[in-house]
Amino acid sequence: FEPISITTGVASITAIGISTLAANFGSIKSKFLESCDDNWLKKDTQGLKNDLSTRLHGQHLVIENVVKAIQAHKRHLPSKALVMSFHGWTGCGKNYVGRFIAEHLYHQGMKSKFVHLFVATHHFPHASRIETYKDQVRDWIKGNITACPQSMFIFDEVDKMPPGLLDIILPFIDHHEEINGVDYRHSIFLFLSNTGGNLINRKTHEYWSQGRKREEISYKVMEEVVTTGAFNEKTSGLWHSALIEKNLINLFVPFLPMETSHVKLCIRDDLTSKGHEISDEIINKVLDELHFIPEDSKLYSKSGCKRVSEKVNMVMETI
Ligand SMILES: Nc1ncnc2c1ncn2[C@@H]1O[C@H](COP(=O)(O)OP(=O)(O)OP(=O)(O)O)[C@@H](O)[C@H]1O
Repeated sequence: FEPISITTGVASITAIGISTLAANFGSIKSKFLESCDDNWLKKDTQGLKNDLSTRLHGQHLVIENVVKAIQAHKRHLPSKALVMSFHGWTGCGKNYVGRFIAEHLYHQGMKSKFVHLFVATHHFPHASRIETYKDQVRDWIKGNITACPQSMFIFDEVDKMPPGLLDIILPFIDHHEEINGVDYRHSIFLFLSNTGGNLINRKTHEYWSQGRKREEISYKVMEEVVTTGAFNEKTSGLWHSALIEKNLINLFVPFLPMETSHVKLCIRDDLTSKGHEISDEIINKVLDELHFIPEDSKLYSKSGCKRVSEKVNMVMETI
């Protein structure tokens, strides 16, 4: 008996030892190597709200709606993937907001291996290769969501994508519990484009001309403006897209053009982040470097806040 029991004892102690070791190794590995678990994923929607409220200027519709959509998606068992389409002129904050979302949902932010950025002119430059791109995008999405259901995909410059390419993601964002054993409902898709930007600007300017505050512009009014543009502008990337027809985009997010007062705030932020002093003289010098339109009122910055950082550097060089 004895030798057997000793052997069994040793074997079970060894087995326990190995499984404990494996568990410890697993948890140590998960602490140091990014994994799809609570060590690396977060749901900091309050932090997102705070950051957007203090650091995103002039975009009341974005702050209200984006945070709500993410909260709802994260709080309940979602019925489908969250799909948000960001629209607006250059430099109004579309990528900036994408970055904040990443920072508050992933400890590694944009560097997370669960956050995937596709830039149309870089990843999909040739319209003639659309069939290859479709296969690649399908495989990327499938592979990445299989590895981590909470993956986020950002498609930038959607208006420069070959028309029809985005429709490939249709089955992944529809109301399916799973497809071939993979649950796509926890993922997030962001589409970024300038589509509808001119229409958004025109509507914003209309309010200004009537002496109304831009904060009075309701989401309902702008949603209609944006969906009309997205569906009808031939170069929208979403032109007559099944994603719109089938109502698979949860939220259209309008980014309004940036006024001088908003650009001033961007200049202040940039000076602060670089440790420079802030003075009206410096702010005005930077403003002088930027272009404002339309010709008569000079209300809106032509490049939003996009060139602020570069212009601050130039002005600080000359001081
Ligand atoms: N609304 C804003 N509030 C504060 N800063 C902003 C805002 N919009 C833009 N910025 C600043 O300008 C930079 C460039 O903006 P961003 O890349 O988000 O523009 P975009 O809307 O994505 O433009 P594009 O259509 O050209 O890609 C940001 O990194 C940020 O520093």
